Amino acid sequence: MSSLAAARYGKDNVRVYKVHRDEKTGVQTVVEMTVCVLLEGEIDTSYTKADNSVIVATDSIKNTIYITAKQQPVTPPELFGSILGTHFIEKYSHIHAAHVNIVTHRWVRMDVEGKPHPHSFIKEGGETRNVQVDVIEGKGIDINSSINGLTVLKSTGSQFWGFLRDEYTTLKETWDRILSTDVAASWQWRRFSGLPEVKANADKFNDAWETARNTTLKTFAEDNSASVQATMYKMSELILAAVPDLETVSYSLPNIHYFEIDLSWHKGLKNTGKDAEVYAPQSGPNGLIKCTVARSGQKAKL
Ligand SMILES: O=c1[nH]c(=O)c2[nH]c(=O)[nH]c2[nH]1
Repeated sequence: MSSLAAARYGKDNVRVYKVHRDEKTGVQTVVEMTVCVLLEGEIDTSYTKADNSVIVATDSIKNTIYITAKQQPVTPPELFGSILGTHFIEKYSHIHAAHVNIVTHRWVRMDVEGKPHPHSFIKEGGETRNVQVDVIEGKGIDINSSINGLTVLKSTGSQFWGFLRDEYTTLKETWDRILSTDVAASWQWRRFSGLPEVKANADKFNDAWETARNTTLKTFAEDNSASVQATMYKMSELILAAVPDLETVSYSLPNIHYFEIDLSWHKGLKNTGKDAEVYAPQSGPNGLIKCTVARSGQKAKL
């Protein structure tokens, strides 16, 4: 005998673009996002008894995403995700949870001859602004906001020494190294009671994103890093201090290595230690350092 232990379903990779046209100024603003909506509820019989009557078709879920994008604001994504998720639990009595994931691509207004252009944009690298919104009937709305794919490098101001040494260790200690990473940072909001509370707090989401992004960049640049671990902890502490509505801040940082190249075999060329200028960037293996920082006295949900 077997039974269904867990089930959720929906539409993934729904790509949506929305333009806002300011008729007075002629300035247009665009948002591009990729949305996933997964539903949970009394849907077991669709798996166990081939009962399709409980299925809101994933095609209808996709249509609902487009209609909601047309009728509602799509920014901040935390608000759009909450509106969308709440729709499903309110519209269908047998659906009790909606999990909405939104990846927002960064179309940044183009500067032409020093002036912001009214309708032209540049996609800023691979960086995205993301949210995971879980709307759970009877409980509230959990929101996790994040930045992904923000690639940074510093050419000095990073050290790594004093680490455990034993018969497995070959790495040399360094007081000056290159530090590079693809930042994945996320921040978990305290639970919202429902859509009205998310709406009442809507202004906070963009501010928190800016705080998290600016703090990450400033700390990365200015900290004389003892390790990835120590620097990411400092970033997390600063963000928690600046945004009281957050419960936790998490980072996942690959340590993208740049190896020195010994060129002494060629006419005694000096290219190591203080003479190092040409390095070999590595695509792997890489370190991967993660942490979740909570306020004192709070235990993070792992
Ligand atoms: O900042 C670092 N943390 C580590 O845990 C580690 N391990 C390693 O080999 N290099 C580094 N750098």
